Amino acid sequence: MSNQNDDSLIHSDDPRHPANLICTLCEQFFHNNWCTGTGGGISMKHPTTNHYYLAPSGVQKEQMKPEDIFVMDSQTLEYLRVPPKYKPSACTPLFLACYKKRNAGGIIHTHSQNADVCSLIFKDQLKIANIEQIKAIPSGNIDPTTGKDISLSFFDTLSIPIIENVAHEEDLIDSLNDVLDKNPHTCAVIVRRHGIFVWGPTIDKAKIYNEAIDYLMELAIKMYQLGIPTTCGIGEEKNYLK
Ligand SMILES: CSC[C@@H](O)[C@@H](O)C(=O)COP(=O)(O)O
Ligand SMILES: [Zn+2]
Repeated sequence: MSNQNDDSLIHSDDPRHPANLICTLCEQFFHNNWCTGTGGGISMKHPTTNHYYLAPSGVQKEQMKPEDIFVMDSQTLEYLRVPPKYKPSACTPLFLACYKKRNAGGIIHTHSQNADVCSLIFKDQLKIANIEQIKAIPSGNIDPTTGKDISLSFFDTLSIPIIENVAHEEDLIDSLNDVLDKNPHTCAVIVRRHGIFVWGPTIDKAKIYNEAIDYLMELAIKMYQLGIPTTCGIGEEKNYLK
């Protein structure tokens, strides 16, 4: 067993060090109403050591300090650092599933109200098409020459699967694993009446995807309220406007 209070894992002057960046992002997300009342969370992989950095459970996420962060070995899944007074986030098994099945570099879980309302409007999938902001989302396909992710185009439809909520967040693991297997291209999963999980190859990409998806979820709600189908073709909106 390693020294679980090894503070060298979380002390850095670099604002982009995972222990610092997780705190900064959680504070930003609090101000977006995404991580209030202790809800939501973040994990990211250290870009050089590959250790997983995880926020603790049940804390006001915007007040977190680097000393509050858990650190896990990505190979053995052994905790390398356990902050004395905290327990691991209920999101931990779900974040680990995204690392394992998607090779994620960062995962964001928010309690966005836009996700909650979309989960009440849409049944199994949120779908929205022909909106410029869709271009910020990866298609899940890789360009064979550059090896880079190909983004969705303006003419594509974004689909995000929706799973049912359960009483305890960690018990979402079976349905999350299932939906990841059945939707190999998705970078996000909505949990009905709960929120959303978004991941990317880096925490920066996960942040971009999360912001773009939240914008699109808000837009989908507005289109629904106007009676415009979120997948309506370009120019077809005139058939729905009163
Ligand atoms: C408002 S309680 C929310 C939790 O049950 C859970 O859904 C959540 O997002 C955060 O879990 P946590 O264990 O605090 O990291
Ligand atoms: Zn949650």
